[in-house]
Amino acid sequence: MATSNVDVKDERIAGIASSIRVIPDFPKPGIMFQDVTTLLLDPKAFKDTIDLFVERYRDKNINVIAGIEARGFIFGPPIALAIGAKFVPMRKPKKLPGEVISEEYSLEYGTDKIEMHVGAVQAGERAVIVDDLIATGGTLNAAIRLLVPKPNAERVGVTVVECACVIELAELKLASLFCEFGLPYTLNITSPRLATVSSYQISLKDREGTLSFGKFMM
Ligand SMILES: O=P(O)(O)OC[C@H]1O[C@H](OP(=O)(O)OP(=O)(O)O)[C@H](O)[C@@H]1O
Ligand SMILES: Nc1ncnc2[nH]cnc12
Repeated sequence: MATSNVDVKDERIAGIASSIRVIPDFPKPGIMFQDVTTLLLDPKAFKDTIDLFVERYRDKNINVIAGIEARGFIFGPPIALAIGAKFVPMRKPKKLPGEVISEEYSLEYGTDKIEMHVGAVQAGERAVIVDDLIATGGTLNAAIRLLVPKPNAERVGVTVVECACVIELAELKLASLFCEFGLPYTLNITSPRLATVSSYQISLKDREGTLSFGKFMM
């Protein structure tokens, strides 16, 4: 069951959606590439995008904005600054100089890995993960696994309050969210739409329990 506590008729959404360019067959045939560089060329659309997330996350006691390389580095930092949270980069392999933890994942067009510095987050902190786009959900899944360790792991865990993305690809159905987390959990998504500002709520009821992943349409 999807939950909504935001105004789905927000007039800013249409402007944001129309500012995103779609390029067919990039980076390979069959991919409809959602190009946010055109959103960045439109200061109102860019500001509206940041504002929507800031309005959602301010006053929610969020300590950590975790941004996923590369495009989560565009949207994450302004949100972090506006709500007074730290920004934690989740980077592609071999980019971070300190000790890292890693998680692998599959992409719509390949496989990859993301890494986070050990010590970047502290036990009990509350995090929002930011990226430009959710397609299969594999990247966000890996990001969640970086922040929420498996039972008995030696590293600290934080609460992932939500994952926030500017764009959702409707047709991919977020299949990968059903696997790999090491916990039984359910995924609740309704009416996904292309190029909407969306965020996803995750609640880990307990370590042996249910991870629910419900979408908030803005
Ligand atoms: O939901 P998923 O199927 O995991 O796909 C979504 C991810 O794919 C894109 O990044 P990409 O890996 O292309 O990296 P880039 O931003 O460095 O180009 C996008 O920015 C997301 O991070
Ligand atoms: N269709 C798409 N457009 C832009 N980024 C993506 N990442 C995965 N799929 C994508």
